[in-house]
Amino acid sequence: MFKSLAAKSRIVELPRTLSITHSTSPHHHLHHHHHRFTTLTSSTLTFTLITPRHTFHNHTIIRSLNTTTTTKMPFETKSTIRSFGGKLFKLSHDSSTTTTPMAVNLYLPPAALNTSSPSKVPLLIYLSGLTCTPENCSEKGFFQHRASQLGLAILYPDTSPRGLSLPGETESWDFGAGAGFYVNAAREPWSSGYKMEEYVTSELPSLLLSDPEYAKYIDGSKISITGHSMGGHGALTLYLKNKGKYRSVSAFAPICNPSNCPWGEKAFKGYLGDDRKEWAKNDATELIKTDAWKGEQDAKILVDVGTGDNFYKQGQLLPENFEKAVEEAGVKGVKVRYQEGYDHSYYFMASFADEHVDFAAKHLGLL
Ligand SMILES: N[C@@H](CCC(=O)N[C@@H](CS)C(=O)NCC(=O)O)C(=O)O
Repeated sequence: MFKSLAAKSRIVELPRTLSITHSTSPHHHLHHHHHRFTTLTSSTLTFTLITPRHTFHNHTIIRSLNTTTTTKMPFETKSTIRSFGGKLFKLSHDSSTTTTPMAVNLYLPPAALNTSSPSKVPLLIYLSGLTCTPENCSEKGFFQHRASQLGLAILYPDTSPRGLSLPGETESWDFGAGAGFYVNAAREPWSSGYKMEEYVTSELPSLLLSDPEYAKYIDGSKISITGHSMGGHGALTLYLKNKGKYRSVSAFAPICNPSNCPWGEKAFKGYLGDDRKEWAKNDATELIKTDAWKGEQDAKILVDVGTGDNFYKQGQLLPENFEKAVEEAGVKGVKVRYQEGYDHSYYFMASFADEHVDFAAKHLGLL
């Protein structure tokens, strides 16, 4: 009962049959085996429940209930760095989705900061590629340049949980740590914390938009999303899976059809299992063909790919498959551009960062 409650709801009502105790000692329990701990995060309290596992004389035995009456932890600010007239905040917070501490960078433009009463600005979420942390793009993607001028905040999440110590987690650069692929893993052991889709679409924005320090700067009704490579796949799929949640999407060298490229096949097999129908639900080229998007006349999608990109040449990105699917589905408002001679690096991204920020800004009402 509580397990499904935990899975479906963040607002937890304590059943009347439960008594609350601050004891965390298991020693007064009648039985110690088969305990199942479920951590639920409400807007103000974190409860640790032990769910009933046995019935005795037709009565459910509820062995104990422990509560930790911690209020929801706000972001911890690790450092503050001036950038293009605004500030980049390196933040850390505990995530109940990944079950780990998570690092995230937030850029606030002067429009948010430089007034006596802070004004709320729209937000662009940037999803990074394989091997990346929040640092790579905030240091050398140059998104802050145009975001500063237009008054746009940028959120740079990490690419996976860190420190779960799962077997093989840090063995390869294209799977596990640094390579969460923005899906909710369904396969053990990854399903324990590799829930980057839920983290990025739900937990992280909801924490930010209720944070005592940072919520006052962000207009949570105006969010767009962008990303690079694996993060381009993340941006496209999260946009397509959540129609209306983001105002627009753009991507640099995105993995457009992960079900048919080596990176995607490895990741989807590992995180999702062998059922290709599950893969399709996380594949931009498949999602654009679904009923939600078929015939859409104003999709608000911009993609840039460099023709000198080795991963493009090796068939990891497959933008042509995405273009073909867009065409077949009769979707309008998708622009895929091939940038002559550009590679996969930040020289490419920095060259077009202004244009991608402009694209988002236009759909966020800033231009
Ligand atoms: N480590 C990989 C390359 C992975 C890679 O290019 N990652 C991109 C994202 S897909 C990146 O941003 N790397 C970090 C950086 O360049 O700062 C290799 O050796 O081929």
